[in-house]
Amino acid sequence: MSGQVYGRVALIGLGLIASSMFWAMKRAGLAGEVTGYARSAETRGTARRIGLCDRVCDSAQEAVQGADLVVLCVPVGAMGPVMEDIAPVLKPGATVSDVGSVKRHVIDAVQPHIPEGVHFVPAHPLAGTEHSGPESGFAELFDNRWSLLVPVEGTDPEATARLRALWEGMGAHVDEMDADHHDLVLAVTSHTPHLIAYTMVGVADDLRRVTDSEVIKYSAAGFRDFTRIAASDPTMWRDVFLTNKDATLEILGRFTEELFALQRAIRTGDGEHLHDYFTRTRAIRRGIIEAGQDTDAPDFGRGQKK
Ligand SMILES: NC(=O)c1ccc[n+]([C@@H]2O[C@H](COP(=O)([O-])OP(=O)(O)OC[C@H]3O[C@@H](n4cnc5c(N)ncnc54)[C@H](O)[C@@H]3O)[C@@H](O)[C@H]2O)c1
Ligand SMILES: O=C(O)C(=O)C[C@]1(C(=O)O)C=C[C@@H](O)C=C1
Repeated sequence: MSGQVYGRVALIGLGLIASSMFWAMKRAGLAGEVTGYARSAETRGTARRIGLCDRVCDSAQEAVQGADLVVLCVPVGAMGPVMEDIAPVLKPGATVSDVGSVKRHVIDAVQPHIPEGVHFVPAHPLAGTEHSGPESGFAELFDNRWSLLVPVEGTDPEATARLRALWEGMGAHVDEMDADHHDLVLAVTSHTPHLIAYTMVGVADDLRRVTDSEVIKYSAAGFRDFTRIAASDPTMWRDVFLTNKDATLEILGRFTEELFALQRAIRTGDGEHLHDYFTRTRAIRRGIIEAGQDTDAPDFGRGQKK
């Protein structure tokens, strides 16, 4: 419904986010032609079979030739090498963007390879699922979710405005944020929670006697949410923690302090501390719901509508 924003868009890395972008762009007619490239022949084959991208190319350089917008949709650790590979063939005046979950590292790894006359506007859609790969995407993923733009110093405002129009056309609300602030906020709201979920499921797995039977049988609510999060792509999350190290360690430090305080309250029978704490956290959940970020717990993060 939105009308064309870019003539040609190239998606590098054809997983959950790229495939959702493709279907969302098609839904609103936001791009004339979308080309795509993925590293493995198997993924490229799947993409061709399901009609993901108007044209699937056998190299990243071929995919980006003539593109007005190139979006790097690979794991954070692969952004720099991919950018280095495509830099020589980018069209003058083109915009390069990305969807990485960490911003400072991506900027440091990508920006040095951006050629003169090419714009760079990093971005991060705050939407996802535990699924990955070319068949996991869906057009509604970004509906009513935030997409954060993280323009670097000196970025052409027109290039930023055009990318904003694309994300809005794909259904997202758009805000701009500084890279370091982004990484700290996401360490609190996304990265550390994932690490905690991975840990909780790992602990349950260590107690084999339990996981073999009861945990699966009785995992109705809380633990099931943890297992969904802990099923997220290992490569993606390895890269997130390796590249957002300082912020994650800072938040983990605070987390363990609070955990020890709760542990002490349980040991000493300090019910007042526990009750006060849980009352405060309950209010946060209600605030999220009132802000329109409501969620069905088992599917948190999937195409929510206001
Ligand atoms: N999954 C989420 O919830 C989510 C949400 C927002 C942003 N992100 C970010 O989006 C990016 C992509 O995540 P995704 O969930 O779509 O992952 P995904 O695993 O579904 O897809 C990643 C794709 O990149 C390809 N790839 C990996 N290394 C490559 C390389 N060197 N060259 C070319 N292709 C390569 C993989 O084969 C795969 O096709 C990541 O940077 C991630 O941090 C993910
Ligand atoms: O719902 C999920 O599966 C997600 O974890 C999505 C989620 C998140 O933490 O909210 C994960 C990583 C991203 O960079 C953005 C979104």
